[in-house]
Amino acid sequence: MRAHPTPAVRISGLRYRWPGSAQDCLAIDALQLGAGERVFLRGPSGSGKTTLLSLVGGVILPQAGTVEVGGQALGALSAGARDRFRADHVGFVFQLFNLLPWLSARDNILLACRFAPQRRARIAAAGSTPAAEAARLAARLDLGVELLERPATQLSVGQQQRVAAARALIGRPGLVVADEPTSALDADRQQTFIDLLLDECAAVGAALLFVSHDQRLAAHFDRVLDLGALVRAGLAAEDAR
Ligand SMILES: Nc1ncnc2c1ncn2[C@@H]1O[C@H](COP(=O)(O)OP(=O)(O)OP(=O)(O)O)[C@@H](O)[C@H]1O
Repeated sequence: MRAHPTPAVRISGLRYRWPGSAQDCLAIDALQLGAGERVFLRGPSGSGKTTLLSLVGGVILPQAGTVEVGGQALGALSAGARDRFRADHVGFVFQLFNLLPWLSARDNILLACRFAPQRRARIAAAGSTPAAEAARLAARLDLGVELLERPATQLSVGQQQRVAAARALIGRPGLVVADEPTSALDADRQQTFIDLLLDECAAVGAALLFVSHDQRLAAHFDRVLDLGALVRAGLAAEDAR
């Protein structure tokens, strides 16, 4: 019998309230992302999409419930261990890319391996090196060698976005979370970027949790999750108890 792979994310009984707020921002009874599953997360502005990504990344912890990533309960880790776990196992792609402007594109990609021994170990186990893997991903994302040497500030928005994707993917994290990563791009480039991100997540076996307001992109994903509906159901269940 084949064992079920560990889910990329498993959430249960989650309640999250921002400090100082009078009401819960998120109430999610149960949510699971399968290993390698690619999920499009939608919901109205203010419904808590970015908050959910912060919880899944262990940047914040819920007041109740559990968030597991790759079978690890994030709340069971100290703050330092959570930072290390995130570096090893979760790749982030943000709306504004968050590249370090004084570093080259190559060094921005390699930075993801610097504090992530397990990313480096997975690269070594595949018979490669971080530098070779950065070059492979860059080529795959259509970033030429000459571009890799440039400081991040001398790249176009689309190029910076692809560097951010390579940084998230290097070293095969089990989970990639992306928060509105295509919002600065025109329609053609959005399409190309989504295809690259989906293909590379599939190639490295990473689950993808992708937030966007652009409903047209949803068709590319394995599943569409409506956060507004999920939280309404969670709050209704709470009221009924
Ligand atoms: N650091 C914070 N401190 C207090 N409240 C916050 C903080 N960040 C977000 N919130 C509140 O939590 C709620 C959800 O915000 P969040 O950014 O997660 O929503 P979102 O669905 O990502 O919205 P958008 O689509 O506009 O980006 C909002 O009411 C917001 O004001």
